[in-house]
Amino acid sequence: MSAREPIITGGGPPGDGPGRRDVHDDRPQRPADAMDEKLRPQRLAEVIGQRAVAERLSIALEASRKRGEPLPHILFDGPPGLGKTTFATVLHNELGVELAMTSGPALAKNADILPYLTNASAGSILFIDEIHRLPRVVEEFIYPVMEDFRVDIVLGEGMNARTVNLPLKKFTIIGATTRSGMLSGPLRDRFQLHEHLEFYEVEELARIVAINAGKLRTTVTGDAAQELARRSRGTPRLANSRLRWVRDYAVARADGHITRPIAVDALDMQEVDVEGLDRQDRRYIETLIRVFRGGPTGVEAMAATMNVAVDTLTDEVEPYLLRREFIVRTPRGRRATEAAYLHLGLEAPEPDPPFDLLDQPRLFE
Ligand SMILES: Nc1ncnc2c1ncn2[C@@H]1O[C@H](COP(=O)(O)OP(=O)(O)OP(=O)(O)O)[C@@H](O)[C@H]1O
Ligand SMILES: [Mg+2]
Repeated sequence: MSAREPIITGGGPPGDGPGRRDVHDDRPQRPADAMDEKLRPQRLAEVIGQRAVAERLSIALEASRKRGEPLPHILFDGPPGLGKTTFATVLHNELGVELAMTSGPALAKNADILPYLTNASAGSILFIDEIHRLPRVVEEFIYPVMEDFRVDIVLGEGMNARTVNLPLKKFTIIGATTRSGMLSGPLRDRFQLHEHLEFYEVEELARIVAINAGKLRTTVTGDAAQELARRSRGTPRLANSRLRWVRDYAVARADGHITRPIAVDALDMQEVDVEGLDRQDRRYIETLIRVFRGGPTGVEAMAATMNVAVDTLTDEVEPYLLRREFIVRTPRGRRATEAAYLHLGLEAPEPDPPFDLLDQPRLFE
């Protein structure tokens, strides 16, 4: 296998080796997106935005090269589509080391992860996606790996059981999670670098759109790239998928060149609004305002009413709505802000009177 070729595992049928999926895991899995691969930056210099993260990683890379040691263990967290897998791939390309990929749900027991550990070559990278879904036993099994590059294997059973220490090559574990809050303290502490990825600025997304238009062999005007960027919820993966849709629209309805009016028509047709919100985002805000009178309400009640998984709301829908301040989180639940009412063309209600006013005895009763 070439050093540059990631081993992508985790999608095979049950029982087909180390990367098999947990058969008890019936949550829908994200489809492997070939387009993600095609549009992924390969080197650190090609990564747009996330400057502070990229700078810290370049220091880690340089130190690792100079000392001839593996990278420190790195944890990436942040909402979907912001570049966690991209950064792992970039680090592997920069160092020219092997990369193995698996994910938390695919590692149901110690035996599932063991081959990854024993096969890891010196300096290589093991990428564990959705690491917050790693079962506790497997998590504890990798503590000594992350600290001392050894595994403790129990051989035999009962009275005859004995523990054997198996030394491993020195390699790097890169974890990715959309839910860093769900990670246990001991696991989090074993990552030397913690990198949080934030939503991208419009200018950054516009640059990504312009570059990826080239890779998709289409042309886009500057203001069309801006419009696409504004409507991509701060997320490169969405910018990519919206760009693909607009490209197809431009081919079908015009000469293939993406201008701003074409981008606007295509995104309107897809029901992506001027703020980049899609149907599901607007349904969330509408439910919060119409059913729960603007909140506060718990996410479980929202999920049940909308008939979607709680995780979908917390991981995919809410982070951007929070970031744009369409909703706020309070100790009593989610609440719609004035901006949310205005976005739906509704009049915002008068703010609640402060509690102490409510508690005053009424004078004229
Ligand atoms: N900093 C960046 N610069 C340029 N393009 C980027 C950047 N980050 C992400 N992208 C683009 O967005 C796509 C999705 O990114 P990526 O797969 O790394 O997201 P992720 O954080 O791993 O998401 P998930 O949580 O869903 O696994 C990439 O294929 C790439 O085209
Ligand atoms: Mg990913």
